[in-house]
Amino acid sequence: MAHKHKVRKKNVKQESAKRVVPYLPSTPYKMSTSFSALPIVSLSVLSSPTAKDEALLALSSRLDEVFATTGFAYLTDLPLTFSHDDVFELCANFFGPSGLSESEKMKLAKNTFVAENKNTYRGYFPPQLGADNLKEGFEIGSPTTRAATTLSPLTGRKFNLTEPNVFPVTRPLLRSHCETLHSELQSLATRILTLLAVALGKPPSFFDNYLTDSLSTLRLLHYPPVPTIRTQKLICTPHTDSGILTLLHQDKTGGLEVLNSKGDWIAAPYVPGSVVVNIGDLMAMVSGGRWVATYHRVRAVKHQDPATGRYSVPFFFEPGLHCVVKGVEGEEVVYGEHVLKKMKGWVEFQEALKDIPDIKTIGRQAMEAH
Ligand SMILES: O=C(O)CCC(=O)C(=O)O
Ligand SMILES: [Fe+2]
Repeated sequence: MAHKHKVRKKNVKQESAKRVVPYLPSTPYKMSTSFSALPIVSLSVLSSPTAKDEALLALSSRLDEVFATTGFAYLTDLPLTFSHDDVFELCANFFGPSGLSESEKMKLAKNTFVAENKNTYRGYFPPQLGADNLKEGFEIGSPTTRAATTLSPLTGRKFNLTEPNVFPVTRPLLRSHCETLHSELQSLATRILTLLAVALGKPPSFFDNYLTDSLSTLRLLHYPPVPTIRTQKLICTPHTDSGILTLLHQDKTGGLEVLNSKGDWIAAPYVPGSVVVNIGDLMAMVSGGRWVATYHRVRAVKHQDPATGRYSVPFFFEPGLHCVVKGVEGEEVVYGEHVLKKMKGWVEFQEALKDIPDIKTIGRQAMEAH
């Protein structure tokens, strides 16, 4: 038994090394430290109209410290108008027992699943049944991002990363609530970015170019209960997030786990009133490896509610398609190029992207054309 456990951990480490390298030009990554629980960071100062510079500087240092060690933290005292229950009502409205029917969901499916649908990047993806995955999702982008006026050579013939959102016509409130939540999370991520800029010794506005036509994605996720005939242990495979940072609402089910430097998976259960924040690959690069994009996964838990399963709502903070993201060590990544490369590894897009041979060249053309 002990031997089996060891083998599993070894595999995880090999997989980490294999998966990180292809995405970015240089990989000064370190693993997170040997933490045994995620730190908790209060954001109360962000809601205080009388907050002093010292308090903001203290928060900046605290975020710097947690992103340099665990790469993950719980944020509490959030400047959001949405309660935890409000957020999960959106999931229940879409996926729950009185949510959308299968045919209503398929009307919103990306055209990799339903050829006659026009949406290529935003919208619904049906349950992914890979060995280590069992999830369906609904994704929206910013309601204010301008659609590209011409088809970008970067997104090519198959994907339009700036396309408008799709929503079920039968649930008008779902649209307005999702869009409001998207914009509140975008504002929160923007404030965190100003604090991170200061932590790097830069002016607070240093990352402002990320905000132009930002491609940030709000994803409502549903993990249906694992059917008893399946013996799978994971419902979301180990991965790092690709973008700048992620703000994750998770329900009370549990199952999220984060990898530490010893190769142990540390449980990150729901902490009341919190969202989980973590650093993505791009931010690890931007910081020259000072901050860590930590591997995480979701384990199937036995006590999932049989009617609903597990819900989570990650918000991926992302720059614009043509944004040139610069690292402190001089590396440059065109965001659209980076995201297409990452999409090649996402289970829902693998088939559609397999014949785009050289994303790097296409990405350079896009940068020059811009
Ligand atoms: O569902 C979760 O708790 C995590 C989801 C996640 O890591 C992701 O979608 O990138
Ligand atoms: Fe993730």
